[in-house]
Amino acid sequence: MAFTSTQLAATIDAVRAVMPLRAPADIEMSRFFREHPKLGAQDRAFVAEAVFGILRNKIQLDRLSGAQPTPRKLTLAWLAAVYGLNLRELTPYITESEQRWISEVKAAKSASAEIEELAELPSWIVGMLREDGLGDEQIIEMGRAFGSSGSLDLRVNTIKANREAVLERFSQDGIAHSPTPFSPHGIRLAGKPTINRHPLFQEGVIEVQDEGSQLLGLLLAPKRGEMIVDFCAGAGGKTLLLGMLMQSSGRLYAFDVSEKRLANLKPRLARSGLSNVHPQLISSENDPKIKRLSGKIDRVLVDAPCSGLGTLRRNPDLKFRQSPQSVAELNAKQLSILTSAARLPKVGGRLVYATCSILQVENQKVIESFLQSHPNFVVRDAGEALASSRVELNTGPFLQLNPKDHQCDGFFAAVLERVE
Ligand SMILES: C[S@@+](CC[C@H](N)C(=O)[O-])C[C@H]1O[C@@H](n2cnc3c(N)ncnc32)[C@H](O)[C@@H]1O
Repeated sequence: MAFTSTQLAATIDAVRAVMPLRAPADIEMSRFFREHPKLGAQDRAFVAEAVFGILRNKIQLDRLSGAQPTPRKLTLAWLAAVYGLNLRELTPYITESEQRWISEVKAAKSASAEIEELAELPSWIVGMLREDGLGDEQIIEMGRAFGSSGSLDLRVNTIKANREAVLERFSQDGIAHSPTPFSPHGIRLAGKPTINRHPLFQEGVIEVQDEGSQLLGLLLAPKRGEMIVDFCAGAGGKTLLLGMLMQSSGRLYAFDVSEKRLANLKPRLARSGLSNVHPQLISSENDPKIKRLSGKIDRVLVDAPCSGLGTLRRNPDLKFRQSPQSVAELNAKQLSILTSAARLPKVGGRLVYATCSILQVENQKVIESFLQSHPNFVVRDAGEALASSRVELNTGPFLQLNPKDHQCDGFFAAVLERVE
């Protein structure tokens, strides 16, 4: 647990840069590291762990830091109350008054019984989860599961290799791993090696993809030769899986309104070896290009823009950057995108609506509103849909994943079928 004055100073600077939360924490951290090129690999790892640790425990650390939680106070409180340094280890780096304060922090560490602090979730999220029917114990357990850093999951690109061969190679390379419990294409790494330097990554044999995200692709279950639309493709995490499941045949449109995200898909696509993917920039969910495909598509995935609260393990800043207002705005967008995408499937075609949110208002409630105005769609059982993709996981009519029960990010998905 030894740490250095360089690490302490760099962490305080990084907290100062990130904490206004004007931009996503991972983007602010990348910028910080670019601006501090002299920090070595160990220092960077320490600073990243500290900043994300502070974000994960910020409600408790704000209380412990008092009325003015400065970057220095937040960092010292994290080191003492969460990272577990004792006063003797901290003494060389802090003033006498800080030594007295650290003793108070240690004593006050477990003084709160507020659910917001126990779950490390702001009160508006606690309120929404209560409205969704969760009891306080469940909210605390869920909040704690979101407080871990999460594993690094990979997907094997079966166009290029099979999972057994990759598992074997990782054993030879001394990379600790296990097959993911549900996805037949996934590998979970025990640590966080810089996998993007591994030859298998550079050759497109593996991609980084959370197991939950893999399951959403398996729920859509695209077949060889079909016409598929990934309506909100972004940088293509799910597009690449869908293209692989189609064995690079048929036609897979990757729509998105963000030119930048679609540009980020290009190098991944090149690595993947897929030749069936057609990225298409759209101006909005009502772009005229979409109309031309009306009623012609076998399967459509709507991986809707959402609060992202299911990814709090990796993006703990989201609980402070989202708000009831932003969720309400997203909500209107989600229904509008789903309504537009619903023009695409053929009769008998499948439409999967998915989010990485844990809030019913972004999930079940969107489906309820959609079905009220679309009697030509019915909900199909997600467990049965997964079983046909040879995945044994039944979470009820909808797929609902969370880190506590499934050790992956939080996801929701509904399988809809156009029946007339
Ligand atoms: C959850 S992310 C998609 C992640 C992506 N499917 C993946 O697996 O990596 C949602 C995406 O929706 C896109 N988006 C936002 N508004 C949209 C709209 N009106 N039509 C289509 N895509 C939209 C965003 O640019 C963003 O890339």
